[in-house]
Amino acid sequence: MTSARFDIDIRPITQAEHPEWLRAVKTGFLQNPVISEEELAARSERFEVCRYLGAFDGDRCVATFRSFDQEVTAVGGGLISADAISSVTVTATHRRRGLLTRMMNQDLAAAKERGDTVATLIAAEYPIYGRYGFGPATQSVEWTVDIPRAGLDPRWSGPGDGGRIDIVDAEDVRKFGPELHERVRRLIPGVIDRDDWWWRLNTGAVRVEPKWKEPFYALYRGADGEVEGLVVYEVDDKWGDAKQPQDTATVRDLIAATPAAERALWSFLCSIDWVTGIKSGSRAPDDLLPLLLPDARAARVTSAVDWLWVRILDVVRALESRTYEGTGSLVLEVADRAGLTGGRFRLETSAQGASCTPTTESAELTLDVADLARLWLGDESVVRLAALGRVQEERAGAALSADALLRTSRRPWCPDMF
Ligand SMILES: CC(=O)SCCNC(=O)CCNC(=O)[C@H](O)C(C)(C)COP(=O)(O)OP(=O)(O)OC[C@H]1O[C@@H](n2cnc3c(N)ncnc32)[C@H](O)[C@@H]1OP(=O)(O)O
Repeated sequence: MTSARFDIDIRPITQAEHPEWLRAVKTGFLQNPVISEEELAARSERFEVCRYLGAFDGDRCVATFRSFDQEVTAVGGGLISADAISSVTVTATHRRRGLLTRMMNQDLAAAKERGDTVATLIAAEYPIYGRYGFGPATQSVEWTVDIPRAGLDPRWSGPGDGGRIDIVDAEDVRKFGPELHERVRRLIPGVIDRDDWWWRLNTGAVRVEPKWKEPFYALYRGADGEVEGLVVYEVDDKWGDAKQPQDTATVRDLIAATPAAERALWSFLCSIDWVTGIKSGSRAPDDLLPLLLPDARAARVTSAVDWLWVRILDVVRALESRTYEGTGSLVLEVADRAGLTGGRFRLETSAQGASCTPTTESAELTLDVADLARLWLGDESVVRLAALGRVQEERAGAALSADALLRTSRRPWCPDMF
């Protein structure tokens, strides 16, 4: 018989409960609930670095929640402390009794107390997290490229800028990837840090999936020999009826510290003999890829979705920790029904930096903390949110002047899943 909802105990799990907790995660995500020894060993390595909550009905874990320390890049390259949330599940037998709300409230309160500036997550479904003050702060776009239609020069034989591309093995990626990523992440708002476990997991040294397919890895080195780009891709092995190769290369990762490296790696992928299609994987909406092709229509958008969701836990720190392309000021009234942050603030921006201070002056814009999260990394337009009735203009023209401060010339991007 099902217990009454107030009987369900939510608490941090012990390591001995980790296998039962993992089984509950798999059940919630409708995956094979049996955990292999290999997966358990791999996930146990992370036990100390994560915070786990479990809801227990008797001995059975019926809801799961995990968070860990993360750094997310703000506009301008600052590394911001985030409470990254993942593995959120409530078993179907116990849904809609408030278990998610209880776990979320507990975790966000702890993150606030620790002093994290934001919380982050990647939402399985759009309608779940807005009620907790999260808003989508980056978008993810995937393209499929029809190479024969792209108008590329079939004689391409490598970057013409003094740089070179080399196919390497997983060990080289573990050697050069982390340092490259450290450079890249300071350049792009929305990028999150990758630890050693991430690199081992994504190069097959640690395995949580039953089947691992070794991909191809290639590094771009600039004229001075420095590693400036990495692409990881897999290729299917398809042939047409008339003995024509019809392979598709699917990108798992493509990061570059310079535009030259980025252009060279896309050109390389689009020129591999036998490859007639490219699946770009998750990219920023303003990725260079389509416009690198003489016929940009050869790149078709096959997915365009919200990606990194942000919950601002400290308005002052969040707004002061990013840079602004414009100089000006703005008085914002931020509503936060959970009472974690919010209030009225005066934001002043200039090339020297930004200040955000509580004020009693009249507000120029009123908005919810979830909508401030949409604006934080510069991806959303205040004018658009005002047209939707989500942002209220208390002074005519304030939305337009806010856009001049908050928006950015390139769009944020979070390449990773967590
Ligand atoms: C970061 C990540 O890990 S994303 C992965 C999220 N997990 C999944 O999608 C796995 C499958 N789904 C589930 O496990 C559960 O349905 C959850 C975790 C999404 C929700 O858990 P529940 O315990 O049922 O949520 P809870 O009862 O606390 O609901 C809180 C509110 O959210 C609403 N809600 C919950 N899930 C959804 C949903 N999928 N879509 C729309 N609204 C939802 C509830 O109706 C409720 O609304 P109210 O406050 O207006 O009454």
